[in-house]
This record gives sequence, C-alpha cells and structure tokens, in this order.
Amino acid sequence: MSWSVVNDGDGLPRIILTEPAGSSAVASTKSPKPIRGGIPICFPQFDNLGYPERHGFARNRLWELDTCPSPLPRSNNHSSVDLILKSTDEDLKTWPHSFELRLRVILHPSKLTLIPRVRNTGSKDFSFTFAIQNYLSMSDVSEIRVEGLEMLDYFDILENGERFTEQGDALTFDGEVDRVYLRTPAKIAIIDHEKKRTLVLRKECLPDAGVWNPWNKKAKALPDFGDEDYKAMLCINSAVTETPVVLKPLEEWRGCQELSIVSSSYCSGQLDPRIVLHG
Ligand SMILES: O=P(O)(O)OC[C@H]1O[C@H](O)[C@H](O)[C@@H](O)[C@@H]1O
Repeated sequence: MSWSVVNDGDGLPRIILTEPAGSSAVASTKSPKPIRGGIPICFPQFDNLGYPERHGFARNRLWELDTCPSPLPRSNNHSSVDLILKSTDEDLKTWPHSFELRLRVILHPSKLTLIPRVRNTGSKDFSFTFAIQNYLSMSDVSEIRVEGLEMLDYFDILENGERFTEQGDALTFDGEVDRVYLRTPAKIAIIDHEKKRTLVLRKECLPDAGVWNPWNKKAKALPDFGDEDYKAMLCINSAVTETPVVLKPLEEWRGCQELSIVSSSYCSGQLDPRIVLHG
C-alpha cells in the first residue's frame, strides 16, 4: 500500500492510502456509496431493519473531526483521531432521532483500537444496532481458521436468517458465508498460516460477530468488488445485532474494538491458542 500527504482546504495534512491492486482497485469512492474495504461503521442499523440505507447511513456520510470528545479525555496521542457524525435534517426524515456518533481511532505499532460512542441528543428514547465491519486482508481465505466461535448460536443470512448452532472445531472456508454469531467471547483469533500471523480481535460491548465472504459467484455480481478478490479477504464484524441498544435522552453507549497482530509463533504451535483467546 502506498501513501501520500496532501493539505486539505483548511491547511490540515491528510494521509491518503492507496492500493493499486485488489478490491480497492474497483471499489467506488464516490459518496454516497460506502467504500468496499477498510472498516465501515454500520449505524443505526446493521443489515436491513426497515430503514432505507442498508447497514445504516453512517458509512455513507462524511464525518467531521471531533474537537470536543468529552467525556473521553482528549487524546494527547499523535497517532489517534476523534471523528464525529451528527444527525442532519435529511437523515432525521428517515431515522427521526437526534444523535452524536463519535469514533476514536488509535494506531499503535501492531494494534488498531476503535472506540465508537453513540449519544442520544434528542428528547425521546431510541434503539439501534451497530457494527464495525472489518474487511481483513488474508493470504488465501480457504487456508484461514477462525477460532472463538465454536459451539455458538448464529443467524445464517444465506438460510433466510434461520438460527443454527455451530458444531465442530474452528471455522474454515470453502464457499460463501454470511453469518452473525451471537454472544461471542471477547476475543476471536483469525489465523493466517501463509502470512504466518494471527489477527486477534478483542471487543467490548459488541457481543455479536458477523462473518462474511461472498465467494466467487456473488463476487462477480458485486460491481465494486473484483471477481477474484474474495480469495484474499474475510469480513469479521464486531456488532450489536440480536439485542439492540436502547438509549434514553442524554445517555451514551460506548463500545471498543482492538485488532492486533500476534507473532507467527502462534502458527507453529509454540503459542497456545487458549492463551490468545482467553489470555
Ligand atoms: O454490500 P454491503 O451492503 O456492503 O454488505 C456486505 C455484507 O455485509 C455483511 O457482512 C452482511 O452480513 C452481508 O450480507 C453483506 O453482503
């Protein structure tokens, strides 16, 4: 991935990351379409709960820099940014609730932390579902193992949302998958043998986890997704879906997700998977 720094209209530096090949090569960056990649934020709905924009409008809007992230203390860390999205008159027509959605993004050498917060700034209760949709880059999805979802209940979107219980061992992939696992442990490990690394997803107040890969047929049908790109990606979402969050006026909900990389020794069996998952 290459990067460059440009100054925007306010004289603020912006870092532009570009990937000349892969899914982002065909991804649309034109508003109001979400970018197929990165980490879209799904709010106020994950999937389609009856409001017009699938996965909510937040991923289709331009956010602003948040200069007052209270009550989170201001971050003095130069590798972090606070962003905010507020309800607009246009959005109030389809989702009639005033809110402030904040996101703190913190970058460490081998860890990315996201802290989303939703505040009810209106005068009535509202409820919402939410997801942090992580498009993860993989060497070869058919060689990936996901640990931490064993024996859990899940909704299978490909089976009309029917509820099943995961059997067996770790998750492996040999076809299209679109599931939402319910009440998962706080840690999920995504093991990439070929890249000799394990991604560890740790989450708080985000009890559910979506797992999605369109595989070859659906990939061809998606206009902003390369035909072969399904091979090198896996979406794992940290989500609140089964039991929506309810906020009274002035209440705030806060979640947290950490994505970190564990050394390749995990793949050679030197590191006990139980330590990664439960340590
Ligand atoms: O195409 P999008 O609206 O961005 O959604 C991409 C995917 O997101 C989630 O993981 C859903 O569970 C899938 O059903 C959906 O296909």
